[in-house]
Amino acid sequence: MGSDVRYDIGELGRPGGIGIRCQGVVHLYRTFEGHDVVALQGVDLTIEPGERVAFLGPSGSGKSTLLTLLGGIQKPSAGRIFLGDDEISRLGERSLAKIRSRRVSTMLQGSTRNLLPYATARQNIAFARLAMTSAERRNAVLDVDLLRRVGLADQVDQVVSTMSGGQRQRLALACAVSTGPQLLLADEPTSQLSHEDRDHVIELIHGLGDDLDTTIVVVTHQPEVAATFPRTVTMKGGRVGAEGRDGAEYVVIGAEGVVHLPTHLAEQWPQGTLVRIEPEEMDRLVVSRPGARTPAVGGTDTDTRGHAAPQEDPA
Ligand SMILES: Nc1ncnc2c1ncn2[C@@H]1O[C@H](COP(=O)(O)OP(=O)(O)OP(=O)(O)O)[C@@H](O)[C@H]1O
Repeated sequence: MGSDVRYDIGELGRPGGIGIRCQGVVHLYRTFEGHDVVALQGVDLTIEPGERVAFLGPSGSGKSTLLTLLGGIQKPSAGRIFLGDDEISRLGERSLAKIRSRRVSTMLQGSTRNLLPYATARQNIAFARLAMTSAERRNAVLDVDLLRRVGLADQVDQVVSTMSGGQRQRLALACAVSTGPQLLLADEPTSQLSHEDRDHVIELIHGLGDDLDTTIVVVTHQPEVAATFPRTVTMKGGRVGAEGRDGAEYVVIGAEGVVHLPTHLAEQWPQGTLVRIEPEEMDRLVVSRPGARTPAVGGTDTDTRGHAAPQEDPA
């Protein structure tokens, strides 16, 4: 599908993206056995209006949990979350429902969780737009035009349960943007799709984001998907561990100075390793194991970014 077709959601126009600010966000789940699972343990993160970010990280690192908190689906156990000027972590259910139905769209993992399986494509869009006023609905882009935009012109009256995985995911995306959200959140929108469908869905997400200026956050395990985003945020152990911006990778210093080593170094420097951290210059630190040779001042970047300094026998 060519991205030269601009999409305008009628009078809702181009709503523009909304910024996100997380301060010390903590989230606990209480299990059936009565234990607490700490899913997030102090997330500090700012996303600018209109930014596109991919959340990465190992299974269980808290990506999906963070997405549901940003979408107002769950409230954090502690900490603050702002969408624009609204502190959604403080809002009551009624206000959150309003935000969910109008300003933020969340595509949950698995397209069927976002769709009514026994309804048609057109009916699903109508359902997604239920919270809009009748005037807004009248002025919004026609459902058939929206479905054409996502390549489903021939599936307008087709029932979801008879659609392919790629078609369902494109319909879920159409439903998600049908209200002109300022923030689009998508949890693994391309998992279980063929490469062709994956590329199509990602192209559409970026294309619709261009059309609406929407802020976009996507959780993904797929490097090919992450590579299409100008910014990546890697979750580790319930915190933001690293960030990638325009191809450069950065470790993020967390609360109380916590630093996660990049994965390839974490294997060489396992948990419990004793290290010495010495400031070398204003913007450089040397991380070394006891007995490691202290690199000369002005050592390579490699030394200062946490790579193991050469091991030498102190004798
Ligand atoms: N409903 C729940 N009840 C109890 N624990 C939960 C619940 N949902 C998530 N968790 C736990 O919270 C932690 C974070 O889970 P989360 O699903 O946010 O991680 P994730 O990075 O999205 O993982 P994945 O990539 O596997 O989807 C994990 O330890 C998980 O087991």
